[in-house]
Order: sequence, then C-alpha cells, then structure tokens
Amino acid sequence: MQITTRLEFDAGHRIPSHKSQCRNLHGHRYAMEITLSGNIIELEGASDNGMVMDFSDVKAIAKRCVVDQWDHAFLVYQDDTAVLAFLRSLPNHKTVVFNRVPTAENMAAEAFRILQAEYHDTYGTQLKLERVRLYETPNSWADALA
Ligand SMILES: Nc1nc2c(c(=O)[nH]1)N=C([C@H](O)[C@H](O)COP(=O)(O)OP(=O)(O)OP(=O)(O)O)CN2
Ligand SMILES: [Zn+2]
Repeated sequence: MQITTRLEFDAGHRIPSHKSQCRNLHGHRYAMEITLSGNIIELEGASDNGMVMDFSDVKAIAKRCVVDQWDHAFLVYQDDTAVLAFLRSLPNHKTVVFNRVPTAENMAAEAFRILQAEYHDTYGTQLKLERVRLYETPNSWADALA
C-alpha cells in the first residue's frame, strides 16, 4: 500500500547560471508530496489501526525536518558568492545554503535524503519512503525516488 501527503511552503532562490529569468532573485510557493509504502497496521484499538502511517505523523516529520527549515528562507547555492555575501549582511536573515544549485531536482533529492532517515515503522510494517515530489510551480515538479 502507498500513501501520499502534501505540504506547502514559500522560499526564495535563484539559479545563478540560468540562461534566462531564473538567474534573478525570485520565489515560489513550493509544494512537497511525501509518498510512503508499507503494510497496513492491523492493531485493533490503536490510533493508527487501518493506516500505513497517520497522515498527521507523516506531515509532522516532514514539517519539522524540511518545511520549517526552508519556509520563508532564501535557498542559496554555496558557490553563488555574491548573493551569499549579501544574505550574510542582513541581520537575522533566514538563509539555507545548498551544496548544489537549488533546482527542483536538487531540492527533491535533498528532502529525500533528509527524510529517508526519519520515517521508521513501529509495528514491523516495512514502512519505506518511496518518493519525494517537489513542485516548483503548479506545472513543474521533480521526483526523488528510492
Ligand atoms: N528542470 C528544471 N528546470 C527549471 C528549474 C528547475 O528547478 N528544474 N527551475 C527554473 C526556475 O526556477 C523558474 O522559476 C521556473 O521556471 P518556469 O517553469 O519557466 O517558470 P514559470 O513561472 O513560467 O512556470 P509556470 O509553471 O508556467 O507557472 C527554470 N527551469
Ligand atoms: Zn525558480
């Protein structure tokens, strides 16, 4: 069985070497979909009986580990030195430094890497993170897969 839940956040970024407008500082309303697989919990009376994992627990982990870190932050490539210096000049600015250009692909891969270590089954149900889908716009997204 597979389940998917979705969270949204706002962040700024730029792709410094982009051939067109994405080299400019701009932001997106990102959406992130988390897909987990596993057997359905069969434990009469348990809060999560009949579920692969409670959606609220799936979301709480993704929120704590990724969304709260990236929401209303500027995501900057470590080699984008001009922007990094500018961001560091701003007091208390929320900046997240990426070791790769913050494209949808690299953000999905980074979210997958972070979250893979966070989802554990409690009942031996083979819970597994299968996919992180990161929407940069409503029309364009990247999938990081197990
Ligand atoms: N494969 C990728 N291509 C592009 C990425 C990316 O992360 N992966 N990112 C960008 C830019 O960040 C840009 O902000 C998004 O580009 P684009 O889809 O052209 O933006 P629109 O606002 O026109 O998107 P709509 O879906 O039409 O709203 C560029 N390419
Ligand atoms: Zn963009």
